This record gives sequence, structure tokens and C-alpha cells, in this order.
Amino acid sequence: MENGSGNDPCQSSALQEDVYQDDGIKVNSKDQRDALVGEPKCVICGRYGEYICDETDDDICSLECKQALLFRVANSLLPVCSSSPQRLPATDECFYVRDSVDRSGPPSLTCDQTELLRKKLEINVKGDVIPAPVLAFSSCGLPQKLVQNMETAGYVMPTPVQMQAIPAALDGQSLLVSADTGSGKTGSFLIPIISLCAKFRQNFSNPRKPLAVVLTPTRELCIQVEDQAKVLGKGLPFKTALVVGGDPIARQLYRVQQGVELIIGTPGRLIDLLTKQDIELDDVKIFGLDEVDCMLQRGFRDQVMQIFTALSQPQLLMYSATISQDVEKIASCMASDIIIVSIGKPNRPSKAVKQLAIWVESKQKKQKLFDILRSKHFMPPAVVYVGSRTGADLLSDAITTTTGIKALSIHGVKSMKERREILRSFLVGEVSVVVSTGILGRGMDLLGVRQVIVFDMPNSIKEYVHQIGRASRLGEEGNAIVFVNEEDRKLIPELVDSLKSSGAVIPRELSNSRYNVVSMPSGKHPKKRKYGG
Ligand SMILES: Nc1ncnc2c1ncn2[C@@H]1O[C@H](COP(=O)(O)OP(=O)(O)OP(=O)(O)O)[C@@H](O)[C@H]1O
Repeated sequence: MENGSGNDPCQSSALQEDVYQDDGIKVNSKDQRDALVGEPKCVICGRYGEYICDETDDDICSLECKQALLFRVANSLLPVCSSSPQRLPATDECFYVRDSVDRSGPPSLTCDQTELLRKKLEINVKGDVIPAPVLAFSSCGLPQKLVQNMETAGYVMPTPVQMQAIPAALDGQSLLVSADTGSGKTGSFLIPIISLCAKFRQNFSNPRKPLAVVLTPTRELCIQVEDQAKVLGKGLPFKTALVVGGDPIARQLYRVQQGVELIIGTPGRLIDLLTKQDIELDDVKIFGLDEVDCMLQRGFRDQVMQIFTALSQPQLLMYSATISQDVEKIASCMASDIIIVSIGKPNRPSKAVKQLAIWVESKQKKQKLFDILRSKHFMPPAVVYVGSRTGADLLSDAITTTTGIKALSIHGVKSMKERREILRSFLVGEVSVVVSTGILGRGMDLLGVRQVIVFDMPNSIKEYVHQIGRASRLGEEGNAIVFVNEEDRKLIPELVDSLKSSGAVIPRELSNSRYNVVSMPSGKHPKKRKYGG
């Protein structure tokens, strides 16, 4: 910033605040006034661009926006090797290589090709300036080490959601993304986060405060996302910390204070740390919400918003397999220039999951389940979803006692230690059936699971879409058996829609005109018939 002090504001944030506040330079963007007609506008927030950034010559309104601008610039620089005079890697390792494609230049696909590709892959986009999808990870200018890690993890080709979301996120754009369950959404936010954080840290290493926060609704999902982030970020200047309830807070805090780039957490625990002022989030540039529709629902929304308002205009990366118009509205209020990406038809179950709906009266559900588990149709390991914690405990015991099949229950009352152990034994094949509440319903990448049995219908079709999505990853075929009866009547029209969309057989009881009031777009209901009419 051209203020004549000659201080580098990136050296120390404490010093920076003292010096510049004394000089009357705005620290926060919110303290700056709006630009009048003809006045320069801040390139980051659009307020009065009172200052000129000494490193880029861009108009900026405050120190906060200067930092955001430098972050953006650092991340749009072409990756360089240690031979470059511009930047030297901190270690002997050359993290970055020049990529053959310059993403800041013209798109590698022509407009026609882009349109064709989007049409073919059912990539729908809404927004102002949207980069073309990439056909290969090598077109993204990612750190070489990250690409190596991705290859080791089996990421050879980007999935459609990754093709579109990764280049847009790397450009610093805020995104709201919906794509099928198991279609690679996690990678599509982790890859840009790791790349952006590692490059930024390479240029500006001090002080080492978190640069990104990702929130998810469950501890299990946080653990899974962190595991994946560690695999992909190995060997890069990129560390993670888990901030979730159920585990000792001191250990988690210690890790954060050691210096990390990404915090992955559930909202409650993060708010605990924020209110006690144990954690500093003022350098956070990226705010990720996995399972965004759930995170913006009542129950989580206030906490999420409390965290969001504690951050300084971060880039938003928001993902789910199910996104409603309400979520779109809230997301658009959170970031005015948001890009909306959806792959395929929104809110539909993955086509790779074959659904089988069976009409079963409540009293007969247990027996029906035992029959399936004893039959050739049982494909272990399988997840059975139920509606209550007690139900999960009772049913898992009953399965083991009656069929001899090893089953365990998992739900929110169990300790984190127990939950971890149950998941481990299930995923390594020591246990064939896990009976779960909604806790394993969203986001969990239960490798090896190809069968889901929905014993109790969840409260909404969205949750059903997520639950049956556990039976398939990356388009591999799986099956979902769902028990349905009169008690689920409110969901029957949408369930029938969902079954129809995937070509499943509709049980006779469901085709009954009493229920079959579809196909209506969700949220709309048919007019009530007049009696006697
Ligand atoms: N490009 C890729 N190449 C190979 N494997 C991939 C690729 N992208 C993701 N995967 C793997 O595919 C699996 C499913 O991905 P992921 O869990 O991200 O799906 P998702 O879209 O987040 O699903 P959900 O909505 O259920 O959370 C994971 O095991 C992940 O490691």
C-alpha cells in the first residue's frame, strides 16, 4: 500500500495494525465508505478504493482487502521451480512446475467446445465469468506434489464436478455446487483448497494462522475429509487440524496453535474455541461448507452464520448432492458473485443405485429384514438406516441374535472412540452390518459398501437420496432396499418420483392413486379435490 511507511504489512499482523491504524489507513473493508460515481473502486469488495496496492497497483479500500488481493495474486501466479528468480521454495524440494496451460490466459477450449462439453456431461452453470471445464488435472496449474499425491490416490481423470468446480475455485470464485452422491465433490473442494493454501504459504509464511475452514455436519465426516486432505496434501506446506466435539479440546487446540492451513470441524466446537478467543480466524480466505443444505438448515444455520461473520469476506465453497432454492437464495446473500454449478438433474438419487421399494407393515419389518439378510440378496457389508438411537441398538442386537450375522449400531450417543472403532471394524469386514441413524447418512465414503437397507424412511427425500447414495461410489453399481408403508405417506409422492427417475419398479401399493400425486416439482402440491366433486 503506498503510504510511505515502507513497512511490509505481511511481516507481522500486530505491527501492521499498529502502524497503519496510526496512519489513519482503514484496516477493515467494512470501515470504508461506498465509492461515489467516478471514484476508484476496491478490486476486492467494490468500496471506495482509497489506496493503491504497492505490489499490484490495484485500487483497494483497506488492509484487509490488500491481504485478500495478495492472496489472490499469489495463487494466480504460474507455479515456478527453484530455478526461478521470483520465488524460492522454502525447502530443497521443487513443489511447483510450470504447467503447459496458463489458466489466467484464454480458456483451452473454445466457447463451442465448452458448451458441447458442458452439454454432454450435463454441467449446468449460472454466474458471470465462469472458466471453461478442464479435461485433465494437468490443466489446472496445481503443485506438482499435489498431482503426484492425487495419482497415488487413484485420481487419474477429473470427474465432471471436478472438471468445472476446480478451475472456478482456483480462480478465487465462490461456488455453490450440486452433484450426485459419490461423484467426487470432496476432491473438488479439497484440491483447490490445498493448492491455494500451499501456494500462499510458499509466498507468505508468517504468522501461521489457518487459511481455510471447512465445516461438515458430523464428526465422522470431518474425520473422513481430514483423512483425505492429509493424503492429498502430503509433502506440501499444508497442515490440517480437526475441531470436533467428543474428542479432548486441548489436543485439538494445541494442533491449531502449532500452525495449520486448514481447519475441518463441526460448527459447535469451532464456536466454543472462537468464543473463548482460543482461535484466530482473521487470515481465513476460504470457507467451505460440505453438505451445505444441511449446514444452512435450522439447527446449524445460526452457528454457521456466526462463524461466517467472524471471517473477512472469504471465498465460499459450498457443496451437496441436494440443494433447494432456499439454499441458493441464502448462498447468494452470502456472496453476491456466486457461481452455481449443478451436474445432472438436481436432487435425484445416483443412477448407479438400483432401488427396490418393498411395502412392509411396521410389525413385519424386522422379519422381512432377517429374511433378506439370510437370502442370496444380502450383499455384505451393508448399512441399515433406522429412525432412532434405541431402534438402532435393538435392531443390531436382534440381527446378531436371530441371524448370527455380526451387526453393530452407530449413533450420536456413543462416544467418539466407540464410533471410530465400529466404523473401523465395519470397513475392514469384521462386522457385516451396521445399523445407523442419520449419522452415516451423508457424505460418508463407505468403500466396499454396495448395499443399503432403508428400514425406516428418513424425514425427507433428500436424506433418502443421501442414504442410498452410500451404496455407490463413482458410478459403481449398488443397490438400495427401502421399506415403505402407510406411515410414510407424506413422502410417498416424492419417493415414487425418485423410483420412476431411476426406472425402478413401483410397488402396487404405491401406485395407488391415494399416494400417486406426482410428478410435481418439489415444494409444489396439487390442488385439493373438492369432496363430492
Ligand atoms: N477423479 C477421481 N478419480 C478417482 N477417484 C476419485 C476421483 N474423485 C474422487 N474419487 C474417489 O471417489 C470416491 C467418492 O468421492 P466423494 O466421497 O468425494 O464423493 P461425494 O460426491 O462427496 O459423495 P457424497 O455426496 O456421498 O458425499 C472417493 O473414494 C474418492 O476418493
